[in-house]
Amino acid sequence: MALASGVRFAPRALLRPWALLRGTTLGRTEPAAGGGGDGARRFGSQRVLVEPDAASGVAVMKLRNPPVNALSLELLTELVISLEKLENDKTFRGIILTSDCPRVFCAGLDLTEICGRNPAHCAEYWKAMQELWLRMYLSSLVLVAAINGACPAGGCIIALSCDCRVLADNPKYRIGLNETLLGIIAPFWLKDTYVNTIGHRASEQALQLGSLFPPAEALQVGLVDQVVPEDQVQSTALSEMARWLAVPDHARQLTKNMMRKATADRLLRQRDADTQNFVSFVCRDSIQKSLQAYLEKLRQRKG
Ligand SMILES: CCCCCCCCCCCC/C=C/CC(=O)SCCNC(=O)CCNC(=O)[C@H](O)C(C)(C)COP(=O)(O)OP(=O)(O)OC[C@H]1O[C@@H](n2cnc3c(N)ncnc32)[C@H](O)[C@@H]1OP(=O)(O)O
Repeated sequence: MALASGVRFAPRALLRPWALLRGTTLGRTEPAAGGGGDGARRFGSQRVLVEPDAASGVAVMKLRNPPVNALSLELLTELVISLEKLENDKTFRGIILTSDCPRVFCAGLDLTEICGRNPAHCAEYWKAMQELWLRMYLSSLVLVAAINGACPAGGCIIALSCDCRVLADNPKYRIGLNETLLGIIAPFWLKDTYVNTIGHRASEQALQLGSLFPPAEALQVGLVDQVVPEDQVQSTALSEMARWLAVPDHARQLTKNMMRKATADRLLRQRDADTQNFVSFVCRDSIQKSLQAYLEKLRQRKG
């Protein structure tokens, strides 16, 4: 998205996301329940529901990839497209990101995308993950995460890519990077995002231990900005949004860029190497076995 200064803010898509979406409903608009004018029309896709409010310049973007909003290739792609659509529409200045699935904000990477898949698929998947992170982290819009459910691993990264996080006060809604407990390693740009948010020492501990923080601890360590009763998450996210939108866009955007560009540039400089590392790591027999065992444990835990 172009800034007033001419600086290009978010990187252009290196993916060709449209190809994935043939036959889906992306781009369709429909009236919101009880809505009337343009400002109340929904748009979105199968897995991302967008409720735009033109009057306030704020859109609510809901993840709806049941049961747990795992970041499938399709969900990643649809998120990038919905974000780009809002960024290109000058009506919008902010997005509230939340979940349409009960009790889960986002379960992180869809492990079925990297378990038992060939290297080419894993590479395509990881590039889509990089793309979403880059776009969210550098978005010129204000992004507020209204975290209304569990938020592990990749879910936490989605939330940390936002400017502000409001978490529902429910002990089951834990947030953090638990990769080590799955026998995998957070790549450097996830680690950098963590460090930028909670500092080096806290990240060092939390990353090695694979800590998932319940709400009070997440607030204390600085992973989230507010913890509120579940029925107040949306209204609090809107109040936070108002606070951020009270600042002139150009000053806020340039400041955001100043704070985040070096971290994003680090990935941009070594995107291919990062993809190769990811693919060779997750395709190892030992890692595939760990992932399979973990998925099996998740499936058996049910009921
Ligand atoms: C030395 C060289 C180094 C080089 C380094 C290179 C880099 C290496 C890179 C490694 C990758 C790093 C990045 C990783 C980030 C991730 O995101 S990994 C994913 C981690 N996610 C999790 O651990 C969450 C797992 N899920 C849960 O804990 C729970 O499901 C939940 C708390 C989110 C929700 O609980 P509940 O409501 O009780 O639902 P469940 O019954 O558990 O699940 C329902 C259903 O969903 C399936 N499922 C859950 N999570 C996932 C997932 N992440 N992926 C795919 N599927 C998932 C679960 O199996 C159930 O399925 P069935 O209905 O039984 O079929």
